[in-house]
Amino acid sequence: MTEDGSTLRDRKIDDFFLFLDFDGTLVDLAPTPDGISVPDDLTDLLARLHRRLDGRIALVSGREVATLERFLPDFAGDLYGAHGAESRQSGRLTRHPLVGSAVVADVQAQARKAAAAIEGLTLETKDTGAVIHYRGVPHAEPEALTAAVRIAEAAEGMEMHRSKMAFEIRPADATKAGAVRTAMEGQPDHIRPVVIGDDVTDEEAMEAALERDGLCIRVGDGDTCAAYRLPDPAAVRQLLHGWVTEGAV
Ligand SMILES: O=P(O)(O)OC[C@H]1O[C@H](O[C@H]2O[C@H](CO)[C@@H](O)[C@H](O)[C@H]2O)[C@H](O)[C@@H](O)[C@@H]1O
Repeated sequence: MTEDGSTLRDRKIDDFFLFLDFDGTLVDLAPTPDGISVPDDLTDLLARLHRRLDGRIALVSGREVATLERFLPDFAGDLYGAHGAESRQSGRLTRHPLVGSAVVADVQAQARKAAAAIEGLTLETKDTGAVIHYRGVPHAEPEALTAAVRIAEAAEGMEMHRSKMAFEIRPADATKAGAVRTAMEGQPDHIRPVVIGDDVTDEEAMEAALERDGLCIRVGDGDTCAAYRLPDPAAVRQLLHGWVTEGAV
């Protein structure tokens, strides 16, 4: 139930600015970063929401903007990638100053070495850093953590962050909270940020949304500042479908 006693499904979405996480929120988690499958009807659902909300819909993800564009090439809203270290606003790409730096190159080289040293770890590089995934070898979590902390400590301006069965080394000042605040700048007071996400990095976005009377929904388990919870991405898509169908004119 929502604060006014209605269900989430019954909310009127006219004053929403929707901020949607990608992995674990719109699409199911998979064994590897490239192993996800994007539901056939997701593109259409997001396009309908984009029209319905006059463009007030953004993806706020740990994925790079280019990766989001690969998975959802027709998405017309703004994209905040690499946990806020990149953005595509009104088609204009902005990237963190550390992109292309020796610091990032060194992080990638060190992470590559660390991942190669432990069988079953998966390395994902981004132009903003690197991710060491241990989903395939959960017992290797402590060694992967030690390596990720060591790499981050040696990299000026970078930090280690935990995500689901992965450790990411990325720019310290990039956050999803920053992405939400940037997107909400200049929006009229009655526009309400709505954040839906499944991971710790989404909690930062939710806290930023709550500064503006936001509505937050946590997907799956885990501690949260969100007032509402949905079990999985299928339930998120069902909610979004209900919202856009109810609002259709
Ligand atoms: O902010 P998100 O859109 O949720 O992205 C967070 C990270 O998602 C990806 O990793 C996660 O999903 C993988 C595919 O399902 C899974 O194999 C992995 O265990 C998860 O951590 C992505 O690979 C990362 O780059 C994102 O930061």
